[in-house]
Amino acid sequence: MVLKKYNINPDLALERQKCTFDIEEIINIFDGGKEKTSQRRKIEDVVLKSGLCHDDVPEECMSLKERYENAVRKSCFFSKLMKTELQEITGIEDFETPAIRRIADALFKDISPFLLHLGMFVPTIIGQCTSEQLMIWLPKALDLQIIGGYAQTELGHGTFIRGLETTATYDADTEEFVLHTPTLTAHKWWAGGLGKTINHCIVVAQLYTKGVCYGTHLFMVQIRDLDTHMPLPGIKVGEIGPRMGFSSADNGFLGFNNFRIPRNNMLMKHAQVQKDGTYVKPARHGKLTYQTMVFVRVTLVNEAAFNLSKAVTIAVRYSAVRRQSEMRPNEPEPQILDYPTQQHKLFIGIATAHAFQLTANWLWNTFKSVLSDMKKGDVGTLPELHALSSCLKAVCTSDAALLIEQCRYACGGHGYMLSSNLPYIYSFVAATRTYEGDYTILLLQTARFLVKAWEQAEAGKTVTPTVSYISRSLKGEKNSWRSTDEGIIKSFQAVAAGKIALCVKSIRDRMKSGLDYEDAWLLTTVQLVDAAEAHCRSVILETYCNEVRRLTKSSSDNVKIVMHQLVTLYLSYWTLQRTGDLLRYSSISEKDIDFMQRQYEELLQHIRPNAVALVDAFDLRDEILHSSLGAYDGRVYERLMEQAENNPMNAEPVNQSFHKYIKPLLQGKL
Ligand SMILES: CCCCC/C=C\C/C=C\C/C=C\C/C=C\C/C=C\CC/C=C/C(=O)SCCNC(=O)CCNC(=O)[C@H](O)C(C)(C)COP(=O)(O)OP(=O)(O)OC[C@H]1O[C@@H](n2cnc3c(N)ncnc32)[C@H](O)[C@@H]1OP(=O)(O)O
Ligand SMILES: Cc1cc2nc3c(=O)[nH]c(=O)nc-3n(C[C@H](O)[C@H](O)[C@H](O)COP(=O)(O)OP(=O)(O)OC[C@H]3O[C@@H](n4cnc5c(N)ncnc54)[C@H](O)[C@@H]3O)c2cc1C
Repeated sequence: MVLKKYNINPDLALERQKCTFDIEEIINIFDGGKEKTSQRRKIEDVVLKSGLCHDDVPEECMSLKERYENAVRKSCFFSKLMKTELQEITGIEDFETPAIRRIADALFKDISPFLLHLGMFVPTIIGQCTSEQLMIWLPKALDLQIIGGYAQTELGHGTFIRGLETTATYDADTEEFVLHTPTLTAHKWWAGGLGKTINHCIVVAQLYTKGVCYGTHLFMVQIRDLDTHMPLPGIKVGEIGPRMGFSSADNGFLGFNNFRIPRNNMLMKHAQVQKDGTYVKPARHGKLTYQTMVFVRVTLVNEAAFNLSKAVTIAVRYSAVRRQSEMRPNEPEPQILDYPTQQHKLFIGIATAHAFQLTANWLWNTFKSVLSDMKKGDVGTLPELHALSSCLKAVCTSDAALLIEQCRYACGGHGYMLSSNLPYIYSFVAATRTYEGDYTILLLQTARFLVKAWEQAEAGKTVTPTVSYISRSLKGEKNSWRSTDEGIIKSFQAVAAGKIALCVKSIRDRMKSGLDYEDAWLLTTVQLVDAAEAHCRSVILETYCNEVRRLTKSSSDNVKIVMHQLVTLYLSYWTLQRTGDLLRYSSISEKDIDFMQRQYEELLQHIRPNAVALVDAFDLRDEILHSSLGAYDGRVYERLMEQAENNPMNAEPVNQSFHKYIKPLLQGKL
């Protein structure tokens, strides 16, 4: 749709006049500097001017098939644009993924069927191929001569990778692997793009050679003919059916009937099968084939931040425009943003988007540093990265989904309209809580790391920095509550340490009573998930505070003030959410809690005048927001009416069903 131009709604115009800080300064902080902001905007200009974002009919009014076909059309032209004009026109050679990722949302209200190609297929080639394999597949994949996906999950197993049933059996006579789907539950299920779009696929299968199973490994498999796009003989492939979101992502199923691929199609950077079938196991770490999942978990923290920033922009702008009820008799109806309960729903969304974005950047740098260690042969930092990426993916996607839904509640009935975009944003983020490792499963992975760290610290060994609070706790350091940033972080670390200690005790007590380790662990998993979540909270709180302090060192005072108000709001919010834990594991008193409650309510008032400016500082163009409620001009009612009038249902004054059914019913002739 072409966005109509309106004058700015007067309420929004007034809000912007109240702003106390330079919006551009905050935009630059989150982009990583002025240069990066201007580079991102250049990319956005090129894509928006290309006309690719235009749809004749709103996406939500298309059939599923039309939506898919429209998404394929746009993905192809967008890919061409990325390869050619974007580079030529902007002169930018190094396309930073965040900028491309952001502007991709201007094209797709739902998901591109090419997402997994860029998000998992290419990263797996980079992370899992030998240099020879890389030379074969990477240029083709980057040039989109082949389009791929990542098929790991099966109908019967997603979480438990070791339980996957697809087999890849090596035949030394022909130097081939035979891929086979032995049962119904062994069919690959869910892979994005697999249903109709891709011609290649990374397949995760149990490797058999010389009669021995060596566990899951990765294979490059061509599944469709490059010319006709027909499934190759021995391949059964299709779309899995309508789902809550991801409507245009063509998630698919895949089965193999003794399908043969060359030996060289096993991705052999870490483990190899030699020509005679001899298996050479990975030299350094048993879980290196899981690396793409770690990469995606890291990027999903960024997704949580980005999507939350979209939702909260929509809800705050709408709340500044919407007037409802009265505060005192006969007074004009206030903007709903003036209600403290509305501020309570929304300002935590702004602060959380900041917290997650800065945590995502920090995690990305940690990921890059672990990769660089691994290149030098050192895998020592991988367990901590796995523990961190697991809990941050779990907690950030889960919190973001809750807060996005809260933004929808904050928009009342209009938030329920697809044209608000809130339902789309929610269904996308809700899926991120499940895919790439379910919430509970990932927290249990972190818990495993925490229990080990506890045992190491108990044995007097040094532990990694993110769990150094465990050593302090074991030394008997008692927590004394202070309502400063550092004080609150220390108390949250004391909560995490207290919960880990109880888990360890629980496991040990259960073992003393005769249970084996597995049962003792299993019966403690409710507490273990809770302890991992507490650990994660302390990591987010600490990272957010540290990063704001670091990044605003040379900022203007007004930016420092407003950024720090959000940090304090975030710390107060979580203190009040976790009073039970803090009363149990720290020295916080009822008086301290009263103080925090008052501080929190005062902060809502302080932030109120800057609320619209703060969401403007996410710098999200209307074309990216796709929202009748959240456009920059605040012309909510005009847009809602426009959308209603353009609804294909209104193209004819009387629907044919009247003549077919209603009229005969009215006349008793049905
Ligand atoms: C043209 C248009 C384009 C538009 C787009 C534009 C731009 C796009 C650019 C970017 C895209 C941006 C963002 C999004 C990107 C992509 C995402 C999009 C869609 C994704 C769709 C979803 C995909 C999927 O879901 S793929 C499938 C994922 N599946 C899972 O995650 C399964 C979860 N299960 C597991 O991970 C594991 O099984 C387990 C639960 C962790 C357990 O594994 P297991 O083998 O049983 O191990 P254990 O015995 O428990 O543990 C043994 C030992 O290993 C350690 N361990 C486990 N995992 C790891 C690991 N990953 N790394 C390191 N170590 C690991 C474990 O801790 C234990 O260690 P210990 O023995 O020392 O304790
Ligand atoms: C939109 C979407 C896109 C996807 N895209 C892809 C893709 O491109 N490629 C791909 O390979 N996969 C993909 N997936 C699959 C996804 O990775 C899995 O669905 C996910 O990992 C969860 O696994 P599962 O479905 O087997 O859930 P299950 O493991 O069956 O989980 C069901 C419930 O059981 C619980 N549970 C399971 N095991 C345990 C345990 N050990 N302890 C305690 N509780 C447990 C879980 O916490 C959960 O509550 C996608 C999924 C979705 C929704």
